[in-house]
Amino acid sequence: MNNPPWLVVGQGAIGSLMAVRLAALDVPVQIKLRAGRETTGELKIRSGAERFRFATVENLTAPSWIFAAVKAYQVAPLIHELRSSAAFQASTLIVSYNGMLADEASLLRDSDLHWITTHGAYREADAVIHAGHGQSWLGPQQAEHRAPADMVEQLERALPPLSWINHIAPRRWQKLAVNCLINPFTVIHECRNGDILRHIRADVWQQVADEIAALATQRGVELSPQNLVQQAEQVVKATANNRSSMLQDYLQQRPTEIDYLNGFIASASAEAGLSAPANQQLWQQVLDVTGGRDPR
Ligand SMILES: NC(=O)C1=CN([C@@H]2O[C@H](COP(=O)(O)OP(=O)(O)OC[C@H]3O[C@@H](n4cnc5c(N)ncnc54)[C@H](OP(=O)(O)O)[C@@H]3O)[C@@H](O)[C@H]2O)C=CC1
Ligand SMILES: CC(C)(CO)C(=O)C(=O)O
Repeated sequence: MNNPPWLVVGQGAIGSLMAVRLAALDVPVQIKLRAGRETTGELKIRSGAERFRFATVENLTAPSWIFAAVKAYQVAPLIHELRSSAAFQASTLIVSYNGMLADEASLLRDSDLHWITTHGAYREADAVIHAGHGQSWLGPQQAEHRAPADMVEQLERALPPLSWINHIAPRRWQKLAVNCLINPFTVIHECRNGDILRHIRADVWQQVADEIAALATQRGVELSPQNLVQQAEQVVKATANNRSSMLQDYLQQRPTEIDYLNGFIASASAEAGLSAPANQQLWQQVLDVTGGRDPR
């Protein structure tokens, strides 16, 4: 039986990177654009010296392998949109976003997959730039589910290395922690990743990590706060010259994902009867700097 086509959501940085890498494998890839946007039914994306043409659609009309790398605040509207299509039931969904959503358990199906990456990409005019080579992990929302073997193999060939993990939650918490420990400081001090080390106090960083680990424990995931701080320090050094995604969003006057990073930790901790003042304060400081810009 033939595999379903890939449907990549949007023409964002990570989605475009995955779209061109999959297309280079000669597998069918369509791009889902937002409904109502003027479109010729075709989208061209340049990657280095190569040019790729994609058929575009506005809705899910046939069972597909859906790859959706979107901002955290775009996940819920996207899922509601996809759910309105009968073809969604027979489709496999991969989502990728920074942070966590309070309503993930009701929003995502147990078989939906999380893709976590340390690759970096950005769009420039009609081109996608693969700015940082990293690695990725893929795993289901609920551990007992498996992904189609061909799908995992194609993703791995498209953008290696890729590791399949049944229990993706600890990996997601680690990524969440690294983003909570780095991103808000880059906005508050308006600086590149490497420069935050000149601004932050070790005890504050430790407290942010302690609060994240305490909430993770309450959710059944054991993390060492010391390791989280060490990981964040390694990432800061490895990406010293980068502008974090949150700083870029702020500079481009786009909504940030702060509500789904330190904001998530503060809110979910409060609900669980835990206190998370360090994350609460970072959340508020970023909202103060950005003017609390609402997600579109
Ligand atoms: N870029 C990077 O290097 C990395 C990004 N990440 C994370 O991955 C996620 C995606 O990042 P990135 O690719 O940079 O984000 P982008 O904003 O570049 O891409 C998201 C794309 O999805 C589109 N989109 C969202 N919802 C829909 C919808 N319902 N229908 C059609 N299109 C839709 C957006 O359209 P529109 O512009 O119209 O909103 C946009 O084109 C974020 O959470 C980010 O923090 C993680 C690691 C690295
Ligand atoms: C790891 C880090 C901080 C790299 O810039 C990142 O993921 C981001 O900017 O969102």
